[in-house]
Amino acid sequence: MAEVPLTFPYDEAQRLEPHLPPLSTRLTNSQATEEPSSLPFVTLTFATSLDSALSLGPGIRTALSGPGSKAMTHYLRSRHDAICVGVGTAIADNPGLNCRLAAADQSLDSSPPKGGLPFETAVTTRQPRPIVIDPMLRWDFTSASKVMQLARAGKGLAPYIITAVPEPPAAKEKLLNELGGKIIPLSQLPAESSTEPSRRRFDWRAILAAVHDEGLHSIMIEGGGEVINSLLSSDNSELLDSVIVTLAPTWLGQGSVFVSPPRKTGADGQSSAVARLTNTTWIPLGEDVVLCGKIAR
Ligand SMILES: NC(=O)C1=CN([C@@H]2O[C@H](COP(=O)(O)OP(=O)(O)OC[C@H]3O[C@@H](n4cnc5c(N)ncnc54)[C@H](OP(=O)(O)O)[C@@H]3O)[C@@H](O)[C@H]2O)C=CC1
Ligand SMILES: Nc1nc(O)c(N)c(N[C@@H]2O[C@H](COP(=O)(O)O)[C@@H](O)[C@H]2O)n1
Repeated sequence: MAEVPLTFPYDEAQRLEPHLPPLSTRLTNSQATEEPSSLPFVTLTFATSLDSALSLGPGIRTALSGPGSKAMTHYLRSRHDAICVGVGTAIADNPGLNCRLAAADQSLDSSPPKGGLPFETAVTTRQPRPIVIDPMLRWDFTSASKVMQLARAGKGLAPYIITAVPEPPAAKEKLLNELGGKIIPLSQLPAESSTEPSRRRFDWRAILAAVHDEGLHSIMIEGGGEVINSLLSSDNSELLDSVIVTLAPTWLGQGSVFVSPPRKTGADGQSSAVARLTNTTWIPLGEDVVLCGKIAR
């Protein structure tokens, strides 16, 4: 069934603005200047239940956002150069990772029209670049995957896949390249003695630097559980410029995928809160509420 076109009111978009990358950073690749050492503006954004769950289980796509907050997420997609998920999410959700806000003729930078409110926020035709973190190339995408279909139809962009596999299968690479996507090789962190080699991780700074090197100056990171928990950890939370969470009035229950970053323990062995948001804005949208803030430093 065709999806109802998503619209997001101008007034709500204005409330989000202090939590978003500056409009001037939204450049096309050809406009971007090379600053290899810089990182993109990073927004961590996801939807949770009242028990801090992202989905009913690791492989289960679960709708939490209502129509208003879903439109908000698509507005965020229109305001970032890139959109990132871990391979767990790519496999579980077969996501589109495009912006499906109803397009309008005006650009975001323009003033609201006089009269005729409610004005629905206009979007440009720019789409975010999907980035999938897939160190072992586990995502078995095909030309029928949703993100590929959207790219072929001109309704989204083909993904860039960040991987540690030195020689990706030629057929996978060809399919990606034909649609404008690519594979980006990246070195993993050295293995810790307790870590099995196949679970070696990328440093998030290296991931973000690789994204920036592609001319992508802002990125929204949507999930899933492992990605969110590692970014909220005390090792990585300084990389976050903005956090935007949709809270849905439901409990998913035990066995879900939860947002619960690793506990911070000081040198004295005392535990303290991992992270806290400051400069918060709470925006009710339908039955949900959207919480925006910055990680308190
Ligand atoms: N409610 C919401 O807003 C959202 C919900 N979700 C839900 O989340 C669930 C998926 O979460 P989860 O299973 O935790 O999977 P993730 O999407 O977080 O992907 C985890 C995998 O990504 C790779 N990865 C992540 N970070 C790194 C890193 N730093 N270095 C190297 N590899 C990395 C690893 O792959 P490997 O194992 O190959 O090493 C890891 O196992 C799904 O059910 C989905 O529906 C997802 C997004 C948003
Ligand atoms: N904002 C938000 N609310 C939910 O309820 C969700 N389940 C998600 N999931 C994220 O959105 C992706 C799906 O995107 P498409 O609609 O297919 O484009 C999914 O993969 C998660 O990243 N987000």
